[in-house]
Amino acid sequence: MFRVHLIIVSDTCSKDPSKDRVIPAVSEIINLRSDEYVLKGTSIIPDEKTFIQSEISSVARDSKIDLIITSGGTGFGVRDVTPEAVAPLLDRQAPGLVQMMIQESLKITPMAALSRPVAGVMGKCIVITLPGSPKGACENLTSIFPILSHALSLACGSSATPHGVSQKLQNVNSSHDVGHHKHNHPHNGACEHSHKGPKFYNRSNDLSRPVTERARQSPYPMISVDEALDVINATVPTPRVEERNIDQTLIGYVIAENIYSTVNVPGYRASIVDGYAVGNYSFPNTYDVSDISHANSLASSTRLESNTIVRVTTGAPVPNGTFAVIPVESTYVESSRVDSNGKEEEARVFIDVDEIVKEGDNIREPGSDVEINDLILSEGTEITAVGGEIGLLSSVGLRTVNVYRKPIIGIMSTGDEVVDPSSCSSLIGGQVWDSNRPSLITACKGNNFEVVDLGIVEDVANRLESSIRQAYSKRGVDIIITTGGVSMGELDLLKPTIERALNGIIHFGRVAMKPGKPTTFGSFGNKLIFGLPGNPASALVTFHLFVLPCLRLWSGRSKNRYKLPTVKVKLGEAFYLDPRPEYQRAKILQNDDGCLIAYSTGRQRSSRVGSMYTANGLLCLPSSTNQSSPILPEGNVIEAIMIGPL
Ligand SMILES: Nc1nc2c(c(=O)[nH]1)N[C@H]1C(S)=C(S)[C@@H](COP(=O)(O)OP(=O)(O)OC[C@H]3O[C@@H](n4cnc5c(N)ncnc54)[C@H](O)[C@@H]3O)O[C@H]1N2
Ligand code: MOO
Ligand SMILES: [Mg+2]
Repeated sequence: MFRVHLIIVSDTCSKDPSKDRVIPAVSEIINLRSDEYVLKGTSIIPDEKTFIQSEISSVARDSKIDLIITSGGTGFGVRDVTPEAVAPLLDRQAPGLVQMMIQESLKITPMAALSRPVAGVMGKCIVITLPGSPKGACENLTSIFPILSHALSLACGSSATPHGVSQKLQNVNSSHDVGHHKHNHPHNGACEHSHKGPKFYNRSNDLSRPVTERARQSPYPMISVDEALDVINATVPTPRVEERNIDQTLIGYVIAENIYSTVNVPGYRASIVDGYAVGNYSFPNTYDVSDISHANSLASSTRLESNTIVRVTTGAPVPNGTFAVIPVESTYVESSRVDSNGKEEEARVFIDVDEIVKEGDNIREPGSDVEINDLILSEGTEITAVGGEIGLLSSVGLRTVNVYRKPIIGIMSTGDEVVDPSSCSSLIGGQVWDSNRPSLITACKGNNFEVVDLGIVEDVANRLESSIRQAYSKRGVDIIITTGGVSMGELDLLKPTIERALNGIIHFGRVAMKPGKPTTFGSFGNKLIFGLPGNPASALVTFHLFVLPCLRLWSGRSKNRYKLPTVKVKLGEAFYLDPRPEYQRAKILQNDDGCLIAYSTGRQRSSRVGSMYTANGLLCLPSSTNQSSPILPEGNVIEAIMIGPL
């Protein structure tokens, strides 16, 4: 539960509190969200910088408040000093929150442009400044509710989970610490402030300390797969828009604008069949063939002379005055002639039709496929390899289109034991061939993403740090996917490197799933990082479960279309359940009745990348906890995530 304190900044109300109308209004909208927020206290103070600063400081110090809201003093009046009082107190500004508030208010009134809110993080609290009018205060606050709880959970240092929601986590957590930093764990490195850069709350091991002092329990709360996806969803930056050529390189991009046609398709009355353009004549009957119109005809359409017909090909413009087109199959040549080029041509043709010919039969009217000003593709449309979107865009003569930019992915294997076959011909000791980098590069490219190969990085802290830095700064990477080094070993360096050396945020560091438990997700402002487990099957499963949805979201797919599709499948064999929810690699086939049926790919150990070989789905097996039997029998129907084609 997030604890809120509301401070009314108003000379008038501080003299006569009965004049205040903001406290009841804001209380009401907070009470509507009583599952997440509780209003712990209110105060009313005059528009004085020192009063504002001391009130905020004392609230933050004394009452374990998560969110301090001020109302009033954000305008252009000479006594309006709230922003000037609050800004110096903030450790980190949150211009995004300010922008959200102003943006929403501007939709309601242009007066919003005269509000000067500030927002940011102070210690473990978030402070926001609302306008003094009850209506404005409520509108501003409402506008940021969609992301406020996530912002609070990050600010209070509990990663993805707020104080209250951490109760939710406790359900899936093992016995150790959740959400909050525990001050009674002197050796686990949790709760320390970083001494450089902003005040993030590091929880990973301090690598300068001896191995005897490292944490013996993971300090990261174990969150569920759905919670992890929610955190990713809330963290992915808004994609940028760029203009790109319309061609096959557009596959996988998402259209960033509504696209309207500037032309009619067809642009002229066109024949749908190879045949004869006829007037409103009587049939069956014989007519003179007066002209020919081909589909590539450059000539503007001629007029149909009375009682004559014109031979037309499919797609050709029909002459003005055409009533309908009769297919060639319903006609006979009655007589021929030799034309000016010496070629034998039709002179008279018998139209052998008994049934009524209707006006417009076999004619496409101008704009009947696409009409000028038609919305042809709406924002959010994905360009697929089916070809339909590219075809439609090309059919209206467009050359370029605005799309959401796709993130550029850097892929790095970590580990002293990991060897690239191009640099070595045989293995010694505990060495292993690098399989994660090739498999992940393949999976990224196969999903139409651009990849930078960041090679193999040894388990040396400053090497890992500098490789990550360089990938973002010199190699233009937006998101790094590493494998290895995220679990409990003394050479598992990724988490401390993100948090301590690079001052990044780890949004989650453990997920209740098999395989993939130590999956780690972090960010450095607008740059993201996934630390996938080193075990090769774990790396590929978590790639499909978390990284791919993240990449799809960052490429502009909507919040309800970024996850991989799921299907219901019938189990072709019995499956043993694990205490962790398991993502079994499976081969999903369509049987003779069209039903989907799933078989395991065999031994599921997370080191065995062969468990991903032939897999096109991940079976979502529930945890064995709370099940009547640890076996899910053949024939049961469960959900599967499709990771490849049927
Ligand atoms: N005490 C605990 N130990 C482990 C836990 C735990 O909770 N407590 N979790 C286990 C789980 S689950 C997994 S998954 C692994 C994750 O390990 P790391 O991500 O730290 O990876 P490494 O230790 O670096 O390597 C694990 C394994 O994978 C091989 N590997 C690494 N990179 C590659 C590569 N590029 N290609 C092929 N194989 C690779 C590596 O040689 C190791 O065999 O931790 C468990 N331990
Ligand atoms: O959770 Mo780890 O990925 O099995 O083996
Ligand atoms: Mg390890």
